[in-house]
Amino acid sequence: MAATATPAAPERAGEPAVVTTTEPANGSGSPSGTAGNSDTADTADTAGTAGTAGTAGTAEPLQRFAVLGAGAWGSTFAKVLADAGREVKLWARRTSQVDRINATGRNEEYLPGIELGENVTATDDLDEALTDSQAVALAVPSQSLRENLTVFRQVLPGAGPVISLAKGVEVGTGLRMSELIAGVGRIAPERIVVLSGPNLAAEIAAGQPTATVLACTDHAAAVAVQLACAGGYFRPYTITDVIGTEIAGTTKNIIALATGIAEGLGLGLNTSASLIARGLNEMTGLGVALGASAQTFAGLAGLGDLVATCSSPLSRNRSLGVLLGKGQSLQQATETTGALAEGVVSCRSTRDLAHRHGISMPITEAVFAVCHQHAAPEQMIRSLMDRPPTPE
Ligand SMILES: NC(=O)C1=CN([C@@H]2O[C@H](COP(=O)(O)OP(=O)(O)OC[C@H]3O[C@@H](n4cnc5c(N)ncnc54)[C@H](O)[C@@H]3O)[C@@H](O)[C@H]2O)C=CC1
Ligand SMILES: O=C(CO)COP(=O)(O)O
Repeated sequence: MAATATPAAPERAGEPAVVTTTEPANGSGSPSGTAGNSDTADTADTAGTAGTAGTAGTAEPLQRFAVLGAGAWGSTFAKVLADAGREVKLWARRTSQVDRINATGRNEEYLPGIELGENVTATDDLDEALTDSQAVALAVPSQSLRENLTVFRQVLPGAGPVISLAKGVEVGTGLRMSELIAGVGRIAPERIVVLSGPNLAAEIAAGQPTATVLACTDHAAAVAVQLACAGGYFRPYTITDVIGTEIAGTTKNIIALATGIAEGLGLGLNTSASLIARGLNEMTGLGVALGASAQTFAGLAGLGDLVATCSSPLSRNRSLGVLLGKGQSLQQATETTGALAEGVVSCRSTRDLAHRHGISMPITEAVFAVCHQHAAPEQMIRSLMDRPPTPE
């Protein structure tokens, strides 16, 4: 299905409407929103080798994309781009997986039964994936992004958007993905576009409509990606709050673990809704302390993704939480699902960030205790209900 790119209005009232792609790229996009803590990211110079967003004067949408990482989300985003009429090289580590994708047009391991589209070609050769690409999407898990970037950075193009798809904060450093991409990947912050929202891969791959946000300090770079990936079932909005978008995408996974645990304990929707609402409160508190806008948390990247992830049986975080709530150990539950649940590591890195910034995150603390301190799931509920009364 070739969908026509239809630029969406900005997510927030008050942001400029998107009417053109000919607007010049803001080569001086402030790095302050994305590169804080870059002293711990890597000592590499982020600006010197980076080039600009490469969107200046681009009348046509970006056409040639590389997607690095062929799991559920990378493959789905490749399909979204292909359905929007783009050409996509999908990079995977395993030659056997590449061969299967190219032979069948499907990635059965991660997206059973889904046709990726004629415009998607898989490769295990990074150079081949990136040759002539005008934009790159990074779709490897958050905790392996650093290791991958040390290789990717040798071949990443010197211009054009770099789209960050992973949801997480690095354990140990507390760095957001855009900070890693800037510091380790040596990409200028104004080229980094963070995509996040209520985006369960299996639903999107099946063509079910969803909205998302593209966050970038350089509005023109976000618009360029928006024009390239918008289609009949995928509606991206642009915003400039990179910090809020990334913190929301990371922390909603922790709250999804909590709602899953509650469900596993046999608790109902009052408990779940309470965790979602109070979860949103603590997500917002951390984001604002780090420099984000509270509004972002009320939008697609915050409330939108939180509701989707906490409610859907497709969510790997929620599903793992259900098994924990039923009494499985973290190891048993991880083996049972066999899937990536970023919240398990993110509750550690988020908790560290919260401690560092003096922010109270009781649900995150309680989930951390269940995942990493052998606390019983009932203890999660008790620790939250026994807290001293406070104003909302
Ligand atoms: N699946 C979903 O619905 C969505 C996922 N995300 C985020 O996208 C990121 C990727 O998730 P998925 O694609 O769903 O995970 P996945 O588990 O389906 O796929 C991960 C991919 O990365 C590869 N990989 C794993 N370790 C690697 C390493 N050390 N080096 C290179 N490649 C490695 C795997 O082989 C696989 O191809 C995560 O941060 C996730 O939170 C975001 C939105 C939706
Ligand atoms: O990020 C997601 C939906 O937006 C995917 O959530 P899970 O990782 O819990 O499956």
